[in-house]
Amino acid sequence: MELGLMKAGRFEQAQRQHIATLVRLGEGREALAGREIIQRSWRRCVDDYRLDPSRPRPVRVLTHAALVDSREPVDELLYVARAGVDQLFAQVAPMGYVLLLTDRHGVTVDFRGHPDQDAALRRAGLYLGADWDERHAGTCAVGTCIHEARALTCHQREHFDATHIALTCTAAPIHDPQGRPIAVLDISALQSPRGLESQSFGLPLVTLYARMIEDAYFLHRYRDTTILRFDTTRAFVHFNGRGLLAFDPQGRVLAANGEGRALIDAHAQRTPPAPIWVTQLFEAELDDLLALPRCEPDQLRALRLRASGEIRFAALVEPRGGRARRRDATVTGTTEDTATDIATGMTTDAATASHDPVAPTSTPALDRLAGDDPAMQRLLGLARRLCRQPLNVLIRGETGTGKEVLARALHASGDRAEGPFVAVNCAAIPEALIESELFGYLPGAFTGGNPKGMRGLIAQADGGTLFLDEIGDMPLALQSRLLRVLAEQEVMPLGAERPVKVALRVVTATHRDLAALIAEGRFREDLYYRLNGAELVLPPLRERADRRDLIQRLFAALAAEQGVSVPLRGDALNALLDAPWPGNVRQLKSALAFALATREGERITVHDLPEGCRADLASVPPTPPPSAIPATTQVGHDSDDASAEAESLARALAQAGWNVSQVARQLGVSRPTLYRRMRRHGLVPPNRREALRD
Ligand SMILES: Nc1ncnc2c1ncn2[C@@H]1O[C@H](COP(=O)(O)OP(=O)(O)OP(=O)(O)O)[C@@H](O)[C@H]1O
Repeated sequence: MELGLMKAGRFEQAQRQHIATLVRLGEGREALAGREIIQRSWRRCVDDYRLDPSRPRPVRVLTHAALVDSREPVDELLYVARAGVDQLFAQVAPMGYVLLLTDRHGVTVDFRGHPDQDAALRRAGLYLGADWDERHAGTCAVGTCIHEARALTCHQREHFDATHIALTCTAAPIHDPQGRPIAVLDISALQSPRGLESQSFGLPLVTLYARMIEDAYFLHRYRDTTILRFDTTRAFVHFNGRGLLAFDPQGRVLAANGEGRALIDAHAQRTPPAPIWVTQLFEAELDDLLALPRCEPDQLRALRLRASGEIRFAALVEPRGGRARRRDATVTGTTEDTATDIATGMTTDAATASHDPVAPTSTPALDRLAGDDPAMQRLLGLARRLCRQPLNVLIRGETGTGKEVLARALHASGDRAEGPFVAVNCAAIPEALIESELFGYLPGAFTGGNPKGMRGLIAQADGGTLFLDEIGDMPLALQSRLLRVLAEQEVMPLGAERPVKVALRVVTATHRDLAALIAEGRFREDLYYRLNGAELVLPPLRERADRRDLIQRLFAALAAEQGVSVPLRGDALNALLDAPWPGNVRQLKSALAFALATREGERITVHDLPEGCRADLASVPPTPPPSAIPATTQVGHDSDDASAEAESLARALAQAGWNVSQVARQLGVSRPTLYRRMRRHGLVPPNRREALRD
């Protein structure tokens, strides 16, 4: 008798038996039986997740809003997977199966089912938004596949929760080009014959489609990079070669699928993390590989593997539009986008270039900015959708929350990424110079200027992104000129008679309340609307749920920069998690750098941290959110205090050779804040004084 076809009474009896078995198991009165992979999962359900088998629970289904959030990070995969999902469903639907594609946490983000079974499928949790995480759904194909990192069938009473014992489900993991699990493909049926062997067709079928989707995603992500495709069979290489290796123009491997990864693992004892070169894997020169498309008669060659001496047939998938795109052209010299390699586990922006208007964006630069913080994930989802739209973006957030980092990531993920990224801090340039710096000037436009004239920063950003930080500090007169640049897409250098055409995206940032500045007549409303094509609001560090992840990532990066390997002890991590962080990520970064530089032992303890960042000692109140910051924040010192501050500031600057970044670090304030204070006290760096005299 098929479980799903049982009369209701018989089904309830089967559920009671199942529950009794699990209860005895939990009490140690029954030994585990059955397949090992299922036994391990039941153990986890009882011992680790403390699931109560006597209280069967239907699967959790996410709200629509939460589902939208879950789909965002896998948008691009869903787009690429669609054809594979439809094909697989067409094959299994006649046998009564439905299809689920879940994210890496088990949330169903795509679904194919039979409309006439809608209600029954919903009840069974076979539906969009259903969350099959093993920790609350118990043993099931999707959740256990994620936990065990392998494909499996979970058949009827192998499910832990009695709600699901009628189902039969088969799931296989899908990995991203860096080998990280990204999704799970599953087929499930409400009814099936009793024996597990009835499902033997499912595992190879779902595994095959999972691999096809994985490879399609790989080829899509690295479509602007050279890819070596290889297989043991000559006839399969071009259309279904199992191995994929993406490599940069120097031959450094950037990404590999499962088969490619197996080659890397077999490669002679590499000490991670070390770059892997494609020529270390195959007996061939880079030029030979690049010449594969010209090989007669079928554009492939037999190559010997260096590790095993075995033969593989190899062909090349050439980058779309020719050579891979260069991604690091920024006037201000960002290091965000330099390609790293597969061995370090970092993604490369070579994969992000896209001209396809319908494809969702591929945005490693954005992906790197946050961990599991809902507000940040929402923001990055929006940023991913915006980065290729021709909209100006306004970024708001307290000082040090990463506004410039986000602006750079937007640029690196957009279709102007090959163009320059020009960052201008409106608070850092003395008011008298902003105009000439931004708009440029012709030779002889004014005395003291460069006799050859100067190309302004706006013109330098042509074809790329102009990032105007601290836009609230832009003098009113220049706001009108900027408005004209945005409206006409042209710039008029000082002394010029004709404007120069420019094509650029403008990203602005501020920690100030622009609405209040508008109300006070200090910021033009029409400019505000021009700049604010879309608004991204960065949460302060103290509110971010991914602080632990961020601390560990920043710490690892700083330690790697210094070439040291020092652990961060739990007490230090806890203190950092609890700190109020008025200076946000910048302050966190300086605290970690300080601890690394001044540590007394071989590990970082709470005693190595600067006192100001420890919650127990910190007395600085957190910076209020931007909307609460009154526009008059910067005035209001009495004159004695002001002259004392001016004096000590001038001394600190002189001692540091007018290195503003260094003094900002010393004082624990951001550079723009320091510039504002300097401006307030009339402190001008020596290299600017000459120009100011005119
Ligand atoms: N997500 C992040 N990952 C790593 N580092 C970050 C991140 N966000 C910010 N930082 C670091 O924190 C510091 C401050 O970032 P950034 O300059 O972008 O902040 P900001 O909001 O523009 O600051 P300000 O308001 O002072 O201009 C920088 O050193 C930056 O590298």
